[in-house]
Amino acid sequence: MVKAVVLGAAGGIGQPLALLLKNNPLVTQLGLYDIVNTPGVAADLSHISTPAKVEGYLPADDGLTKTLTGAEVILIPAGVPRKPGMTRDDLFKINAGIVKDLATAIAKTAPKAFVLVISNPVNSTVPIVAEVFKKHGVFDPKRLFGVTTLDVVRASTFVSEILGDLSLSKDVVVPVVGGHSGVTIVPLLSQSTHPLPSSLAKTDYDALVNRIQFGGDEVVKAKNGGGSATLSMAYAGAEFAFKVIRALKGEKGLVAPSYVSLEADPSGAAELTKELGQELAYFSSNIELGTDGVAKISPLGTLTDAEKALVSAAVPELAKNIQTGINFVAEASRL
Ligand SMILES: NC(=O)C1=CN([C@@H]2O[C@H](COP(=O)(O)OP(=O)(O)OC[C@H]3O[C@@H](n4cnc5c(N)ncnc54)[C@H](O)[C@@H]3O)[C@@H](O)[C@H]2O)C=CC1
Ligand SMILES: O=C([O-])CC(=O)C(=O)O
Repeated sequence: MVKAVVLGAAGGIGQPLALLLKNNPLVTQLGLYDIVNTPGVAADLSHISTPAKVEGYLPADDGLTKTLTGAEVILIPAGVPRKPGMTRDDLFKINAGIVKDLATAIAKTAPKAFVLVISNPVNSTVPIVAEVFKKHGVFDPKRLFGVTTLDVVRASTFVSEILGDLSLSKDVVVPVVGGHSGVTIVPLLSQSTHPLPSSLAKTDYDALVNRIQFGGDEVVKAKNGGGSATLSMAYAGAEFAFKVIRALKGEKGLVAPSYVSLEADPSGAAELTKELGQELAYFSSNIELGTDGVAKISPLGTLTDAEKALVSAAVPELAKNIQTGINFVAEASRL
């Protein structure tokens, strides 16, 4: 029995994500919440012949509390997406407040749930959720995840394209570490399960790294004002959520990169800090999942000089993004 919840369920990501969750027999209850349209989305999904019982709520009549009651896994894609010319940080002004309010409701109603944050900028929204939970005395660093899976999915796809066989993409695994925006996205291509051709020119390697780092911009540009990645994000969010659900049901050895608080595994964090050359409160690295959430944070391992340079560029930007999230909650508390 698993109750999964989507906050922002009527949106571009929320709807296909809810569909994929409804399609998974491990999910037995599906709670959908949005400020618009959730009853319709829920009624539609509820006709699908899979086990999950679907309920959709709006803010009226304490709908958020009803949605969150009994939730074990909560996915948050609520908030505004980018338009061409915007960075993910440009979304902060609106999304920070949305995420803070949703986190406050989770802290009160479902403090033990696994919380998977999709709303951008993830590098800052995850610290916002953590700070809110700390204020309510319910922060468990093992249960909070920033969803960076889309970067991993893109890396698998683009590497398979270079290898000339898209059918490989389901098996290609490339750790993508750091955070989720621009230079903070660091693909460790030297650790790909399927090595790149040794003949790959440096310019082609650089172009591949750039495409993984700025894959989101490619979609924003193609949608031309219609938003950002939704379908690929729903796929990626569901992939990660299913791993979390399988882990909480007791399956061992499940590993995926995710942007987490380094408090979740102090000994793993110590090794990572040595590799990074600086302390960071949050970082995305390969995470081993367990019944309680983060079981282990893996170190980066052996890096090429090019990868070391990418990590060095990511660290100061991440430090800034993390502080922005922490400051937001501190300032909001002073008001
Ligand atoms: N982590 C990642 O890899 C990715 C993150 N994103 C981010 O996901 C977020 C959502 O993107 P889309 O689904 O395309 O946007 P969208 O605008 O299509 O959907 C967002 C939904 O959130 C709802 N919403 C707004 N305020 C809310 C509140 N207070 N409570 C509940 N729901 C609320 C809206 O009504 C809307 O239905 C954006 O911030 C986007 O940047 C997008 C792609 C990838
Ligand atoms: O680019 C965006 O704004 C949405 C996103 O995070 C992605 O597609 O990776």
